[in-house]
Amino acid sequence: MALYIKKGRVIDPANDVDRISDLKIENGQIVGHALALAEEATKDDVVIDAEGKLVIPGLIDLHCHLREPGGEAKETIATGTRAAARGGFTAVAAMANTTPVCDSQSGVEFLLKRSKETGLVRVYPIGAITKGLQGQELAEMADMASCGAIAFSDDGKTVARSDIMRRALQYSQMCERLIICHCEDDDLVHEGVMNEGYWSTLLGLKGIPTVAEDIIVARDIMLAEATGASIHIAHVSTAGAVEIIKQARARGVDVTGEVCPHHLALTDAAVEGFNSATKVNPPLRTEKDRQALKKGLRDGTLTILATDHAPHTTEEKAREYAYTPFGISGLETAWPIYWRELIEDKVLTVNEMVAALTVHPAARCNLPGGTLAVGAPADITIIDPQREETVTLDGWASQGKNTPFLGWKLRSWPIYTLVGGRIVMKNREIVDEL
Ligand SMILES: NC(=O)N[C@@H](CC(=O)O)C(=O)O
Ligand SMILES: [Zn+2]
Repeated sequence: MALYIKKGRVIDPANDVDRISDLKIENGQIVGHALALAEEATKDDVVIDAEGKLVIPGLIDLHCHLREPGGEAKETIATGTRAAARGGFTAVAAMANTTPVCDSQSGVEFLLKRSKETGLVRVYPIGAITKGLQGQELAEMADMASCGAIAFSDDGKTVARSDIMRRALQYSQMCERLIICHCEDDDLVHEGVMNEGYWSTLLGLKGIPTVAEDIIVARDIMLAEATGASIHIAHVSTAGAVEIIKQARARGVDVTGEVCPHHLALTDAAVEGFNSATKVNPPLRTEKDRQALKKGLRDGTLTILATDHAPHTTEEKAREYAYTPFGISGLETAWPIYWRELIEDKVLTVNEMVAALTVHPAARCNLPGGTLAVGAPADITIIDPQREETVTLDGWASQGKNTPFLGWKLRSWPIYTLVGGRIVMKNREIVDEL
């Protein structure tokens, strides 16, 4: 049996393809592209009509929190990967801040095994940089790399000690893996819960200054430069960080940066009303920062889009603003939010936006996928750019209902997700034959 995707606008930035074409999929692989190829389909084959739709490589998220093991009340690999499928993602990289922390070979092996058993999309483990995310002793980086960790990060926490970070960068080169930096100076964050500025003053909430991020971005870049290592800055949120990354890239430092949907769509003004779904790390910043992120994407300083999907329980998110945990459940609304902020606002072309969600993240971590080339695994997303939907929790797959976008009317939604040729989401609903 073959599967055909008929008459879609096929966009494959990795191969400079943007044309109306049919795709043929067999045995989990893309086996052909051509106009009218679907005419050869027999009645045993499946044909998806994609006229007026975008047919793109499956989205790849380099930053998400699946919470398993230890945080199953917030999310599991099963529910998190279903949220991914609903959002058009065919692969997600899972951060190490679970309980226990993913800081050893057994942690990586657990994640891979569990994902195989219960995951609906591909899951790539990210190993911790330091044991227990404690920032004192390096984790077993080489062991983790050898059994499948694609990168290293203490995300959720900054590696505070510069000597440890320097050593980690040296080891990362031997392991040929990227270090992903969560950049916040803990002493400057202190007990802050939102961006420091006009709104934190008005609302009487403790602020987190932008320099808390800038200072560690600068430090990590200097350490990467000194060691010759490659780094990736997670959830860039400040104008200062964009500028520092831009200068470093101009000098030839191997640094990339990612942007999250909420930092593009919202500012700290959204905290008015104390909606706990607006509490996130790093915090929502000012309009100036938001515009700087867009400019950084436009001029190529920032090349990757990631969700930082950080689900929490409804009970935790019902706490008072100061006490509720940081995090936004982002997988299911990422694409239409990016579309609104980057396409409708004319920041990127559709091809550029697709690249930032496919070929760029894949290339950065040497992952398979991110392309629609013949012979590639059939990880494919189909987008209906005309579809309008209001964000509700109907059909929401993530256990984390903590979204600040409830009630937003958004255009352009994923309508099919295929992983290895298998349809896992169809017409906005999960197809689950596990
Ligand atoms: N982004 C967040 O607000 N929270 C993340 C941690 C992180 O990515 O820093 C989490 O694990 O909850
Ligand atoms: Zn983080």
